[in-house]
Amino acid sequence: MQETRLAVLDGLVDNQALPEIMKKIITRLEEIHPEMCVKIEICDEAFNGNLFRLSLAAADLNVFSEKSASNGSNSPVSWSIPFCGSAGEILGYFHLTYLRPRQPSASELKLINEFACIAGLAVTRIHADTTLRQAATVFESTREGVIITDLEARILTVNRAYTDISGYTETEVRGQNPRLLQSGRQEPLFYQELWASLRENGHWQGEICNRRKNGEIYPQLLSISVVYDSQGEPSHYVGVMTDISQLKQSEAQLEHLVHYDPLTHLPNRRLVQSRLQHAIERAERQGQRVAVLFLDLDRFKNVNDSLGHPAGDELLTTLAQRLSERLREEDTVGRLGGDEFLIVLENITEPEDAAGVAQTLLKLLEKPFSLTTSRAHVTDELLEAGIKCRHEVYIGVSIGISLFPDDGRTVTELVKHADVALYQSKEQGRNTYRFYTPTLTAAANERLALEARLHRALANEEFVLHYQPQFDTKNNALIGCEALVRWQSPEEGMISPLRFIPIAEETGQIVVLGEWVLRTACIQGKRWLDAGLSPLTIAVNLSGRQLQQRDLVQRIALILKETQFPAHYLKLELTESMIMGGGEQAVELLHALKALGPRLSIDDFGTGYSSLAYLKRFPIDELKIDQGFVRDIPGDQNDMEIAATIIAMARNLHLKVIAEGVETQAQLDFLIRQDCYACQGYLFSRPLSATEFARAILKKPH
Ligand SMILES: Nc1nc2c(ncn2[C@@H]2O[C@H](COP(=O)(O)O[C@H]3[C@@H](O)[C@H](n4cnc5c(=O)[nH]c(N)nc54)O[C@@H]3COP(=O)(O)O)[C@@H](O)[C@H]2O)c(=O)[nH]1
Repeated sequence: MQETRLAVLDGLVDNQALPEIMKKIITRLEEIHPEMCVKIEICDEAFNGNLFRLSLAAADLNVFSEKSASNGSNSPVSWSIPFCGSAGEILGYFHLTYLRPRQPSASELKLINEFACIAGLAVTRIHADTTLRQAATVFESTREGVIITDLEARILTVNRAYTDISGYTETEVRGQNPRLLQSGRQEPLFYQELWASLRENGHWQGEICNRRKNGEIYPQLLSISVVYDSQGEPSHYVGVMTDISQLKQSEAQLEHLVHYDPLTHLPNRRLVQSRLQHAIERAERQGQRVAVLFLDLDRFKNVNDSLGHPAGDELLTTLAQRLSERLREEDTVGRLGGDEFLIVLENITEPEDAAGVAQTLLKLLEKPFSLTTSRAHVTDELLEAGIKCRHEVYIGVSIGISLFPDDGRTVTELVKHADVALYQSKEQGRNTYRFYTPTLTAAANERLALEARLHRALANEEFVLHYQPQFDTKNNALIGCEALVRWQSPEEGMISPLRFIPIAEETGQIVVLGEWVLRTACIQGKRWLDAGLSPLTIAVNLSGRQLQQRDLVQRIALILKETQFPAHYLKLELTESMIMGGGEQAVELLHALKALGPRLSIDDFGTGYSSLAYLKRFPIDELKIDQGFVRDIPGDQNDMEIAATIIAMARNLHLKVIAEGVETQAQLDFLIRQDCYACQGYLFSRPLSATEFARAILKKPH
């Protein structure tokens, strides 16, 4: 017996596996009783606390005698004797089978019980070892930092994760108080409550800001528990800490994504609307006003198209910065998307306060924006070398203003009405501001109605073309005309293209309308030729949307073929912003168009951001100086210089220049002095119907 006990103890000390130790017990027992066959079954619950249930895992531990358990008879010869742990729980069974049927004697039972005690001891020890080893593995491998202190809060041990999180090794912290991680961000009251909770509930959990060894402050989730000994007395504290700085960062990133515009980092539509809601509630309580300013950049698309999207983005971020710096702390500026911004002004007493801010904002934009561009304005060589240039851009802004409670009481109403006012401000010349009035709403509704009628107008053929002559400046000879579309609405009479072209552009109807204009102009030109009238070039406007058509060249070729109008009498007018941002594709498209035979002219020249050097890449014949630069000649020195420069530079590039919007003799005199090739404007003639044009212009000797 003593021998078996020692063998088992040796096995335990040597960390032998349980089956090996059990085998020693079986072998010994069978040596003492050769007619006995022994099997030891160990309950799975000895390892998981689930008593009286055997599991498959436990079966691996079952050890059988090598002797045969069959006695060749049908008599029952087997006994099962349980063995228990210190608390009386069953740990397993000794199954005994005699080779001949008989009952175990009292001495055998005593012996078996003694062996059972040894088996119980082995199972209990190995179970305890396993549990300890598992706990140690968990302690060391968990990603949570674990800290164990005594009741005086002196650190006894910490795990590896604690070191990873705090930067302190176990040697550095052993014997110290955990407050060595304190960041100083928590009030004394915080710690008082923590200790009170530990005393009362034996547990505390919460978020705390600590300081790592390298000084970095980080948020962590900390859970402290009191550990009780077998007598139920507190013996230790165990703290488990999780570094939640990543989580907090992700939370902050998510918050930013949900509420802020990623480009400008201004509040987005959602946040600005929520701030407006709060502003309304505050203003309601305090009897104040709130102003909503809806901002939209004038011709921002030109910047994008001409200088490229990165330059457009740079413009938006710089503008966002300027706006934020200029506004008061209590005001909010947000980006709604594209080039639209919304500003909420609080503590407004009079509408003039909002007008004052609007004026300041307009002034802010008087300073040019310096943008980086790698596209327009650089030569081929620079482009190839990937060299970027700075480019100064002036941009205007239109502002619509609505007031709480005057123009609306809800966020939706106020934003909508500011938008309506913005539209009005755009209509009235841009770079200005307008307050909302109910009549503006009527205008917005009217615009919607116009959009619907435009659809019908195309089907009902309510459009006609008018023709405005163009003259050679030197000898006053008629050189051509521009075809300008007119809408003869049965309800409204003649509607100006200034009203319907922008809507047609926005809705895409311009594609069908533009094709109709081209076909009609060609048909008319052919008719005049067939009538024997002197040949002249007819200029037709192409919109940006038309240029995006993949089969534009084929369509124009078909129209020329069908109408039999000679292509060299056709002039296509494109705006500079349409082509400047198009890169190689635009160059190819223009060459393909040019190959069909028409002349190509750049309309509204000077309003975009193109460079004449860059224009060399396009097969262009003519530049048309925008009427905005002609209007104030000779009063505006600046405009005169711009017009003169365009003419001089175009001459160097062998491009013809035509000036549009010539209304006075003084303007014409100036243009003649500058050697401008041709002119178009009310001074010569307004746009005329085809019949009038033939009668008054074509048949008149020049
Ligand atoms: N894509 C297309 N756009 C078109 C077409 N037809 C016209 N338009 C564009 O609509 C805008 C307004 O056009 P409209 O009212 O016809 O104005 C043109 C001229 O009437 C006007 N003009 C001409 N001379 C003078 C002048 O001496 N003073 C003055 N104040 N205005 C004058 O200028 C407009 C000419 O525009 P432009 O094309 O830039 O040469 C206008 O933007 C048209 O382009 C169309 O078929 N397709």
